[in-house]
Amino acid sequence: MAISFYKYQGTGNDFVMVDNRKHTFPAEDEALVKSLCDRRTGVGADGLILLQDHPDYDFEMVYYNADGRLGSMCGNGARCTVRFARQLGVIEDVACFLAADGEHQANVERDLIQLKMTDVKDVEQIGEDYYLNTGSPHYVRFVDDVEALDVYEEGQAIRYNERFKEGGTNVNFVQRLSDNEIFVRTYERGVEDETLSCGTGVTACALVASLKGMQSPIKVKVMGGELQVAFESNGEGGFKYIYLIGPAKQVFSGSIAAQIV
Ligand SMILES: N[C@@H](CCC[C@H](N)C(=O)O)C(=O)O
Repeated sequence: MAISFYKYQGTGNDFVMVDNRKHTFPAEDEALVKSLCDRRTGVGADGLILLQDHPDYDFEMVYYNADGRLGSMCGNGARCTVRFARQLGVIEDVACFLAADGEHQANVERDLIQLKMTDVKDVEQIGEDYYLNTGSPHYVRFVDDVEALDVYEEGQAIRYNERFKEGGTNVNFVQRLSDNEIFVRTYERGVEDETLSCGTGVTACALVASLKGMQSPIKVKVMGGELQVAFESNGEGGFKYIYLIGPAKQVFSGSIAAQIV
């Protein structure tokens, strides 16, 4: 069987995208998803996303991590799925869709996709670090020099900490660059390595930056480009009206045999 796919990327976070409106993709095949995401023997990606029909929404986004497992919310992947839906003619410039963490709205504005994230109820402080869920779980640590950091080593140490044994966490390292800009590097659960950008991670870091005195909107530099996060406090320690804004592009399309090594 040949699988038709599209490759998308949002600030360097890359995804195999499949139009699964006819439900032909064998999504239960974890090994297949993993092999398609493999950078040596497959297409190569940080995750795989299925775009599916849904009776109550413009579409449903189903996200798998590169390890083949069904994932939680993916902010960059969602922006790429909105662009994909636009290119398939499923939507025009506005979308209301379903993801793992619930309903999302999005707007397409030329090369930028503005995505509404789910509200964040609370932020837990752990020593000098923070832990919150922006659709996916994120640990956030502020550092003085994020470029000098070994994100793989330090990220893994936190990722596999006893505290996160149940389900694990993504790990973000943040440097404040100015009054309205931060630089974020992320170790991603399910990829088990640093990725060039993580949308839910960037969102988590911007919210934590506001607890440290920065104001919305916050510009976020990542290894793969630049994003922006806008939000409001809900007055009870959480956040509402959270928007993740940035580019999402199709890179190429193709087809690949399902039986790959
Ligand atoms: N890259 C994603 C986050 C993906 C989720 C993560 N790998 C997890 O398992 O939580 C993003 O852009 O948000």
